[in-house]
This record gives sequence, C-alpha cells and structure tokens, in this order.
Amino acid sequence: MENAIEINNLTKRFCDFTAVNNVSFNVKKGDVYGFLGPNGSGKTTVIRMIMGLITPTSGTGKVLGFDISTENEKIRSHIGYMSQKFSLYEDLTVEENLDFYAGVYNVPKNKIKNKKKEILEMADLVGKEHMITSNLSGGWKQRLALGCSIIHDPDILLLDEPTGGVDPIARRQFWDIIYDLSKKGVTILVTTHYMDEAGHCNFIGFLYYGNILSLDTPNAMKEKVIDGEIVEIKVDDTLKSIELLKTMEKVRDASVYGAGIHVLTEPNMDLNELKVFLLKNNVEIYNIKKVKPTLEDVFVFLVEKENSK
Ligand SMILES: Nc1ncnc2c1ncn2[C@@H]1O[C@H](COP(=O)(O)OP(=O)(O)OP(=O)(O)O)[C@@H](O)[C@H]1O
Repeated sequence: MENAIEINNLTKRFCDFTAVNNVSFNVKKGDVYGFLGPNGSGKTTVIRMIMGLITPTSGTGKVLGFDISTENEKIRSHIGYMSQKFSLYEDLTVEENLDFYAGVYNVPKNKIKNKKKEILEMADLVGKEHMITSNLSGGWKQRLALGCSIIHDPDILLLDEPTGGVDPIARRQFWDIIYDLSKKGVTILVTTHYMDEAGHCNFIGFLYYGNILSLDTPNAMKEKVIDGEIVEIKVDDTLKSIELLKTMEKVRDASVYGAGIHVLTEPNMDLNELKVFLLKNNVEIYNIKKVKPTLEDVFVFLVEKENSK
C-alpha cells in the first residue's frame, strides 16, 4: 500500500454551513504533506475527520487501509496528534508529561524508559526532565508536546499548526525533527501558515473555504500555477505604487512583498512599460526585475482567482 491516507470527496456540513466541500487527496507513506489555507478554511475539520473525531457528512477516507467512519479505534493507535495548543500539563514536570502520555497510549512498561530517553534526546530536553513544564520556553514546550505525541511510535503524525508562536530558531529545530521522523518512515500531515515551511514539504494541498484549490509539489506549484509573470519592484513609496500599478491594464495584481512589491503581470511583460509608467507618476524606482514566483505569490494568485469567480 503506497498511500498512508486516502481521502475521497470528503464533505462536512455543520447545519447548513459547508466547512469542507468535496475534498480529495492522498498522502504517500513517509511523505511530509503540507496542508495550507487561511484561518477557517477547514484544515482542522479535515484532520478531525481523519482521526475519526467527527463523522463526514459524505465522502470516504482510509488511513492505513482502515475506514475513517467505521474503524477509528484501529486508526487512533497508529496516529500521533499535536495541535498549536500543545495539550501539556503545565504543572507536571517534563518527565511526568511523558509518563502520562505513555500511559494514555498504552506504551508497554518495559519500553517506557528507553522511549523517554530517546524523546528527551530528540527534543533537546536532556537535563530538563524535572523542570515544571510551565517554566519551559515556547520552543521546548513545543518539542515536548511533539515528544508526547510520538511516544507510542505512531505511523502517522498529524500536526495542526504546530509551529505557531515559537521563534524561528525553535521552528528550524522542530522541522529538523520532522525530517528525521519522515526519514524513519513516519507519514506527516502538517497544517501551517508559514510559506517557508510549506516549501519544505514534499507535497502541498491548498485549502480555501472548504475547497481544495491546488495539489502539487512546491516546485510544480511555483512553475505551473501562475499564468503570467512576477515582477519585483523596490520604490520610494510602496503603497502609492501598488495603487498605481493596479490601474495598469497588463497588471493583474500588486502586493507588498518584504520591503518591495510583487506585481503579477500578463505573460511577456515589458519592464520598460512598467518603469515609464511609474516614473511618469513621480515614483523613484530603486530596483525592478522579473523573478520566479514564490509559494506566497502562488497562493495570492490562487485566492485572487477564486475570489474573482
Ligand atoms: N463544530 C463546529 N460547528 C460549527 N462550525 C464549525 C465547527 N467546527 C468548525 N466549524 C467552522 O468550520 C470552518 C472551518 O473551521 P476549521 O477549524 O476546520 O478551519 P481551519 O482551516 O483549521 O482554521 P484555523 O487555521 O483557524 O484553525 C470555520 O468557519 C469554523 O467556524
């Protein structure tokens, strides 16, 4: 069996509100699959259906061959789950949290000691076993929460915005652990808002208000999705320039990107045309060049396209 997760036409309605609409995707065994989408786009609802916590309104899904609607007890023992809220007991020590989750997941008694040692090393928590969890910094708490979610050696790890609220160094350390787990064969489905993190996934699904807008590898998304070109411009007045650029016929969109502007233009845009237009409007140009689309450009494009339907 090549796919760890197979989701077909999954729909979830809450009364007359459709939170997830006919969503289909597969996650290959051992892949790091990034599930992206703005707040409220249905990512958590999909994860909750995969875990069997809520029943789909229609559609089907299989996790390691088990049916998500009828075999969720079997599925749960193969899954590790971690959310942004971390689900740690703040007044327990690091070790007590690990012991607690080892009990919840029925880890055999003779394996607990080794498993804890392995997790403390993985999470860079050696020496902090007896610290009260509430005294840990964000990054340590995050890695402890990850450790608790994998203490039973799950085949699949579901991570719902696991890196929110921690600093970039802790995020990097966290991702290093994710890669190591993936190399060991663990399948990972991770939701994130961070585009740099999305780029580290093998495959990406972009969810927007319940609908999948695109599914592909990060590179294919950057190469195939945008029908047009991205021009990066640095000017003296970014906001004024964005408003001006949006009035140009060949410009489809313009938005702030870092310290500059990313302009989505029609294919084969003549840079001189953009330069002359901005100069005529008294904008000083520091730099203008065509660039390859980033994932952020791709997602802005997909959302604009969807909104203009
Ligand atoms: N039990 C529920 N009853 C009613 N509406 C719900 C329920 N659970 C989720 N929703 C709604 O479904 C939509 C999708 O929510 P969901 O939490 O899946 O989105 P999300 O992409 O995970 O967002 P976030 O990034 O904010 O967690 C939202 O509009 C939410 O309010």
